[in-house]
Amino acid sequence: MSAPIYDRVALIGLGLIASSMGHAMKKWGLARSIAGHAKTEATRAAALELGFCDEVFATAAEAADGADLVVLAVPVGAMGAVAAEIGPHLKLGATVTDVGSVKQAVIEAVAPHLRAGIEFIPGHPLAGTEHSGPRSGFATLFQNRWCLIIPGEASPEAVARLRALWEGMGSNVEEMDAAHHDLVLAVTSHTPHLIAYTMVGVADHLRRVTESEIIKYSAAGFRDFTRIAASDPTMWRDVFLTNKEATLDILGRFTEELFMLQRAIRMGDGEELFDYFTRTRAIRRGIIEAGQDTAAPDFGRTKVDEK
Ligand SMILES: NC(=O)c1ccc[n+]([C@@H]2O[C@H](COP(=O)([O-])OP(=O)(O)OC[C@H]3O[C@@H](n4cnc5c(N)ncnc54)[C@H](O)[C@@H]3O)[C@@H](O)[C@H]2O)c1
Ligand SMILES: O=C(O)C(=O)C[C@]1(C(=O)O)C=C[C@@H](O)C=C1
Repeated sequence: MSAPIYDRVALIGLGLIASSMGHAMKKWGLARSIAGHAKTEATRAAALELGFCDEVFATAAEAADGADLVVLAVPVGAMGAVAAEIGPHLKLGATVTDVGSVKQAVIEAVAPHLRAGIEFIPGHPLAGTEHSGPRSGFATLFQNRWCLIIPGEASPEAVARLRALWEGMGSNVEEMDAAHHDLVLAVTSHTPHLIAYTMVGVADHLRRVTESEIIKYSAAGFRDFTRIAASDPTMWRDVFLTNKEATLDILGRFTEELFMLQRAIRMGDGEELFDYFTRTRAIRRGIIEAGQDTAAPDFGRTKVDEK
């Protein structure tokens, strides 16, 4: 148990990330009390039953009222509306952070609703699973994972406090600017999700035109590669709508490489294929050896999705 870093934390949107934060803060004693807001009664009841919130509220404004830290954990496209609702109710000196997968669009949507005297420190834990909802969270989700924070205009004290919270939950914290964040994540997270969704779509199309059971017999490669295509559609719709430029840039580069490989296959150019796979295998192996493999560990988490 650590000393509490915040007195009162408010979690807005009680899905995978907020519930994992709640469990982690409880496990390591990082908050004196945790308030939560979810739109549905079922989710609010689940938060109390699972014990990751002490109190739950039907409105975001009530949950945020009096909080020292407010965590916006809703899909990226909903951040602005939530900020507009809580803005007038925030305690002077409170910190507002978010966990959204895109940073520039969240800053544009949230910042205008926060008055002077509120510390705004956008954040993004690089940790997740393909599951969603309040029952999918677990305390160790953030262990040994990066958490990127965007300090912006916030005071060094407020930044240090938020950093301590993430470190208390086991993360390695790095500061980054929002534009760089969005480009890096377009390569390492956003475009891979798009490609995984597409691969499932291709298999399904083939199943329909050949009227065969392709997906039933899917091989391990397909399963490993497409795990992330089981992720929440609202979350990912919002990511692509809000990180448009960077994902289109990376998709363009991806397509160029794919055409190059397609040509090598057509031409029977084994040397080109072998060299490409040798180089990229070394890079992929290097990621694991550096201890940065981001494959979701299985800590016996609940597999049930629930909103
Ligand atoms: N899933 C991941 O792997 C992952 C990882 C890091 C960051 N994120 C980001 O974290 C945020 C939350 O993602 P999650 O995985 O916890 O999703 P989730 O679907 O598990 O939870 C989000 C919750 O927000 C609720 N919600 C939606 N609009 C709302 C509104 N206007 N007011 C109140 N609640 C609302 C939904 O009902 C849902 O319960 C997203 O911005 C996402 O981009 C996700
Ligand atoms: O492991 C997974 O299921 C994830 O996709 C998690 C993942 C990622 O791409 O690594 C997804 C979105 C995020 O914003 C952060 C983490």
